[in-house]
Amino acid sequence: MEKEDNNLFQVNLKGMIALLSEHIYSNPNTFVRELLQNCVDAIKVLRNIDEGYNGRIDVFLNEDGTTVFQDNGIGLKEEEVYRFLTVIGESSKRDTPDADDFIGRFGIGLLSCFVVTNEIKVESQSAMGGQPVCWCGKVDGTYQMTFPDEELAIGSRVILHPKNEWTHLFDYESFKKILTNYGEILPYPIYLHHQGEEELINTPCPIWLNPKVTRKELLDHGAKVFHSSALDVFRIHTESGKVDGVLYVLPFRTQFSVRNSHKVYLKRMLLSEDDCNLLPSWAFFIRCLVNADGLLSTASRESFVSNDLLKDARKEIGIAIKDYLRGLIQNDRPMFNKMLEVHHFHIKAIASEDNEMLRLFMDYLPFETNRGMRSFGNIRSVNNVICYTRNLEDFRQVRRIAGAQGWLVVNAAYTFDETLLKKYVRLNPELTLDEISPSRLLEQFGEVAPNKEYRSFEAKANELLKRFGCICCLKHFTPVDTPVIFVAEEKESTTKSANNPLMAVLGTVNSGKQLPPTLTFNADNEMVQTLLKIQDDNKLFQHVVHILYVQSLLQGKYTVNSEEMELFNHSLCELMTAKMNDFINFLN
Ligand SMILES: Nc1ncnc2c1ncn2[C@@H]1O[C@H](COP(=O)(O)OP(=O)(O)OP(=O)(O)O)[C@@H](O)[C@H]1O
Repeated sequence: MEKEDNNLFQVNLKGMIALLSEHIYSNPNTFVRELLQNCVDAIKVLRNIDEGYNGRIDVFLNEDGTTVFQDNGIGLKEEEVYRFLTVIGESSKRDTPDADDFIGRFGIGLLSCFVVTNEIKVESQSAMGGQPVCWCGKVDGTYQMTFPDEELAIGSRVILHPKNEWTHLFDYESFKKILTNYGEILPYPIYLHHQGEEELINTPCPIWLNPKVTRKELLDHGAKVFHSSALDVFRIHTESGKVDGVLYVLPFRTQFSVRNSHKVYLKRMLLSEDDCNLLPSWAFFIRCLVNADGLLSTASRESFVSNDLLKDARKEIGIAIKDYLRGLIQNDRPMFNKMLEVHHFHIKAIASEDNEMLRLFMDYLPFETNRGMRSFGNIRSVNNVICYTRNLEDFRQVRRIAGAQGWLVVNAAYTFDETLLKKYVRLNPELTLDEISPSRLLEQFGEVAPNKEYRSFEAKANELLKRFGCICCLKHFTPVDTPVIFVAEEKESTTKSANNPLMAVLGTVNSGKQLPPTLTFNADNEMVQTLLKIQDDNKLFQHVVHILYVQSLLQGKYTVNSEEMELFNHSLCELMTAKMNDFINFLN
């Protein structure tokens, strides 16, 4: 059999350009970033040879529409032009011992210029000698090489003629904005030349990377960058990925689903206004302004490669945030309280996943109780047995009874609360958790002796309140000055569930567990004991039971309907009139 020659793939340049412009790079400005990055990398090669070398980048926005990116970096020799500019995917920055120093590595960045131009011209003079070269690549995949007669300064010039549809990007104001956005903190000065004027557009030493800058200066800077003030700011540094910068604490509570804006740089080049997965998932209250010198970017250069290095950097940042919070507890309690006020929800999220944070923060975290919001430290100082309810419905029920009984009950229905309580109690054996439900509370009330008087009392009261679907019973409970306690499913939530299919289903599922509306009379209460004695006076008994029933509804903040209110008013009027008549009779 005849042996076939090895053939080379052909690349359709137009297809490649479409791929880059439409699918890899998310916006047409990308060429500015790619050209700046090439200038920076070229200068870096010379700086690696001579540390004191003064690199600079000059960008010319000419009247005729041409735009020039010029650097005084290493430049390219003829053979390097053939090797690196004419082969897509070839890069001088990948297989070298200094590869980590460079931003580029894929060998495709220059092609991003084809999004805005049909022709890229590169004029270069290598610092390593040789003649100057001029390479002109076209969007149709052809290129020409020429060798200018005149001398060129060391470095490279990339010249573009914008396509008509993109000329708006080259308007002075728009262009300056794009240039500043990407180049703002690049390490070499970038000068923009326009109409004979030259202006420096970057700050090679940004204040947020300067360790001497004060907290106030950092806060002011953050307000300018993000157009929003911050509650606080602190510095971070990670060994993995070499991330340096500042983290701002947001002054408002954020939703878990809302994305905050950040500024993340890779080797001083703006990478993204997203956190690029540098922040742990619980750190919603943080905004970052950071630069990573040791992480890898994806080909689009808009996010980091998701590798172990990024994972470790994120872990270190998580530790830094926790250290910051710990530091606040120890050194700046007013700031910690402010933080807690705004971000306790997020701090609960951290503590629910991290025992160390749980131990540290639990005492300060707020929980809803039947006596209002209280810190956990306060709750546990009242009793080593922590009473709690798991859902809001139970809390509403129990709150009323517990209040009357003098109990402190935590509403652990909110996200993280039950987890936090359970975890914390597991870590602190001196504490016990006691889950309270309305039926369990009622079960704890003492049974009355099964005598005739009590049974007939219950039967009569039941008969009177039957029309409201309320069951009556007589029990012993404390405090003795509470004559009755009413427990029932909220009427309001029943109505709501009827309108909400999901709630309605949940309601049906729960209904097996729920108590029927129950009015429990306290057999130890003086008024109830008197009521037991007058139960044969039907009218008086009826009025008092009606009044006690509606009063207990009102006390428990249950909805009272018009029929119940009418009954209450009527019984009260009857009782008052009877009492006044008694008085008149007494006078006569
Ligand atoms: N201003 C410049 N000075 C010197 N060499 C340059 C310059 N611009 C480009 N080059 C050379 O051209 C090669 C290809 O550049 P290109 O921007 O396409 O890719 P890259 O920078 O290597 O990688 P990436 O695709 O990640 O940006 C570079 O590796 C470099 O050798």
